[in-house]
Amino acid sequence: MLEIRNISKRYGETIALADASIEFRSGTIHTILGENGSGKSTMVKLLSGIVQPDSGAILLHGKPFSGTNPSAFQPQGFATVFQEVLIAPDRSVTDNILLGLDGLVRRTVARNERRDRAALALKRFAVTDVPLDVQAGLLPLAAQQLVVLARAIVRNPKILILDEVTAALDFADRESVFSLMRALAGEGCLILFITHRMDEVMSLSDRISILRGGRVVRTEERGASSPAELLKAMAPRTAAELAHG
Ligand SMILES: Nc1ncnc2c1ncn2[C@@H]1O[C@H](COP(=O)(O)OP(=O)(O)OP(=O)(O)O)[C@@H](O)[C@H]1O
Repeated sequence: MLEIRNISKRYGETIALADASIEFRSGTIHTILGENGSGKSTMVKLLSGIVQPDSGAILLHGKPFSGTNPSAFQPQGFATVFQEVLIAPDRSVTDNILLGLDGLVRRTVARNERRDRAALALKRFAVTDVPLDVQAGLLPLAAQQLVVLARAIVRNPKILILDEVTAALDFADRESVFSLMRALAGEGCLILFITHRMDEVMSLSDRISILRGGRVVRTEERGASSPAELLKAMAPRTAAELAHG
């Protein structure tokens, strides 16, 4: 359903993505695995309309898609949760969850209905109780991350991009987010999951792409390689050091 084809992106002298190609399938959890600086966040930003490629194409349902800003991607069913927790600190939790959906100033949906929609989105995965009427900036970071996740879920995304989102969460919420990911994939959603953690990769992924130095070194089904083989493909030097004690 979604494909990046021969995408390259430079920042000055730095090559962030080099001729990267991946086919993503609906109804799968597709993990992007790579060391720091391998290009994962650049790929996320590319698929959110925040950065533009220097060359190559994004294809959606087989057709070139040339959105040049986030507002072009959202109507196509893309929702991204970024590594940095992006919250409007002086707005309520409800406002934050519905941010951009119904307009903060000219609210078109009745207050109760807005609260219900926000509560429903949170209820799909949050184990921790998040109060809807408090200013989001007053919440602990983990709860803010749940709010940002709910903002993506409330949009019923067809393509959900999760960039290292579980690191700040406690165990119960993290497990619950994983269950939701599986459920959404079961409903046909494509989930792009960016993580460093091999245990999460092995337990959640349907397919795995490995980025190294901006290049896609391989894309494969989970189970095709052992964790040690994946580590070797992702970070050959680290893998060699581990092997030699
Ligand atoms: N705005 C920018 N200006 C200059 N260089 C950048 C910029 N953004 C990313 N880079 C560089 O591009 C390369 C790829 O970065 P990117 O953030 O995509 O990697 P990453 O795999 O997401 O890393 P991390 O896990 O640390 O977020 C790195 O060398 C990084 O320093």
